[in-house]
Amino acid sequence: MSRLTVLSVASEMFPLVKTGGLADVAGALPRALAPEGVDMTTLVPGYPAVMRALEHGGSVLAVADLFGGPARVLSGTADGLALLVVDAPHLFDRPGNPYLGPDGRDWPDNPFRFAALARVAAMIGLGDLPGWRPDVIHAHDWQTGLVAAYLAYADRPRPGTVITVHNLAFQGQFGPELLGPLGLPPQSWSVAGVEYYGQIGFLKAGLQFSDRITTVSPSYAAEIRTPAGGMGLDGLIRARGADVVGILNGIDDTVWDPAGDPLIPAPFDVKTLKRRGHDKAALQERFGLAVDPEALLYGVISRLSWQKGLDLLLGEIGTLAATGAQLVLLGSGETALERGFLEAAAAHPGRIACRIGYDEPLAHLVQAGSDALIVPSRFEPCGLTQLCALRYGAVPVVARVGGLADTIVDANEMARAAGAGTGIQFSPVTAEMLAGALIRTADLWRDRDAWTRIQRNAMKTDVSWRRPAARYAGLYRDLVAARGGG
Ligand SMILES: Nc1ncnc2c1ncn2[C@@H]1O[C@H](COP(=O)(O)OP(=O)(O)O[C@H]2O[C@H](CO)[C@@H](O)[C@H](O)[C@H]2O)[C@@H](O)[C@H]1O
Repeated sequence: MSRLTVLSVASEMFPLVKTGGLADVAGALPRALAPEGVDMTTLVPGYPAVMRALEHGGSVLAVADLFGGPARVLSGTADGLALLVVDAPHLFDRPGNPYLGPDGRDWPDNPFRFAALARVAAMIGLGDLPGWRPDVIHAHDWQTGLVAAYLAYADRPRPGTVITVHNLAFQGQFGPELLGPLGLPPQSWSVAGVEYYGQIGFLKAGLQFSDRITTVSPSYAAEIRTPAGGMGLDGLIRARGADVVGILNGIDDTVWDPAGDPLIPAPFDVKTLKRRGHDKAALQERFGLAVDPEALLYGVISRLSWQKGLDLLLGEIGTLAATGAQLVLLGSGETALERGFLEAAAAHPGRIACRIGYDEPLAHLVQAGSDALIVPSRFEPCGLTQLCALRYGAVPVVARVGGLADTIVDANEMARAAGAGTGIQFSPVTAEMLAGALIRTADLWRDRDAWTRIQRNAMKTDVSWRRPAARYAGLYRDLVAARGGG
């Protein structure tokens, strides 16, 4: 089988720039796909961090005016990843978060910044890069939604297009007056084009024009077809029928490898689970908790937002404490939640502690040292922290939604009788059901043999990219064949 070339287009990519799970996926896909016969190059904006990391970056295309200034496309590598970089200093040479200015608000020119990324992707797809044209362009989230629209209106042969929805909550909507300035033709102003409730919808455009739509779990793919989960886009998603599929995420099992993790004091595997106790003690010490091997220690690693349901956990801190458990939280986000968890920590010294911030190395210690990881999300397209938790034997306690429903097997009596069960699920996502799950988890913790069996099952779950990568490769090949190229 001949190799396929795919251009992935992403607004963030681990380890270069990361604000969330999208970066992890964009960073892991190229390596995961190589054994599947797919050569993936990733197009990213030339943020300062990307420009610093880029090696052998030579200019392969010049654009005289890319939304207000000159730009170049650089080809090179970073951390072994093949990159194309949009070097457009007037749009991307800004420090800090890729989306937000120093005042914490979206950069006002974000529509142009991400239209520029999409525009360059479309140019590459149309063959403007001498000697290289991808078979497929794979876009991610609203920031790259216009790729397929630019290609559709170009009226020239184009590659197949795929868009992956990592989070339907972020849709990228902007005023209709930007239609011309964004280089979209007048006829695109229609429901069959980029128009979405009187605005230009970047994600809407991606869903409308891409040949295939994927999202990051089968359950989320089903949820977004419904009015309850579709966030206004369910009608369009239903209309796309079988073009919409769910493919679960994996995690990079070389980065998240408890047996060889340099970021934890006592690496362990399923046969040396006892060593985990050292990691637990180190975590308790690091967070200033009582170093107590008998206390059930919960971890949370999360953005603090409505999606993640952590307000529910905050409301049930009393229940958690009453079971004798401890909690460490690593996260940042909404001020009210940050304040709430800091207050909870102050009210329960030695039992509850939090670190407000983003700390990748500390996330490894939380996974290795916690007995259980709580993920009470209201919706969760896939979720990556529970996959890491499975691998590290931190029993996931999760809401039964989206990818959390698909990746965790609830350790109810039937499952345990069958030797299955990798975590605890609760549904519906309410404070009351979360409280019930905390009590059920504490009961299980008292039965240490049962607990260890769940941990072992969890650690044996395949959370690697191998299966998902084969699915993506199959999708690309089917698409190329359907378009008459295979
Ligand atoms: N304070 C902190 N310190 C250190 N690390 C932290 C951290 N807060 C979060 N992280 C890390 O950031 C990543 C978050 O990924 P998730 O998939 O859990 O959620 P996110 O909502 O960002 O992603 C969206 O996209 C992904 C990818 O498709 C979907 O899995 C998900 O459901 C969807 O909401 C994880 O790797 C986690 O460890």
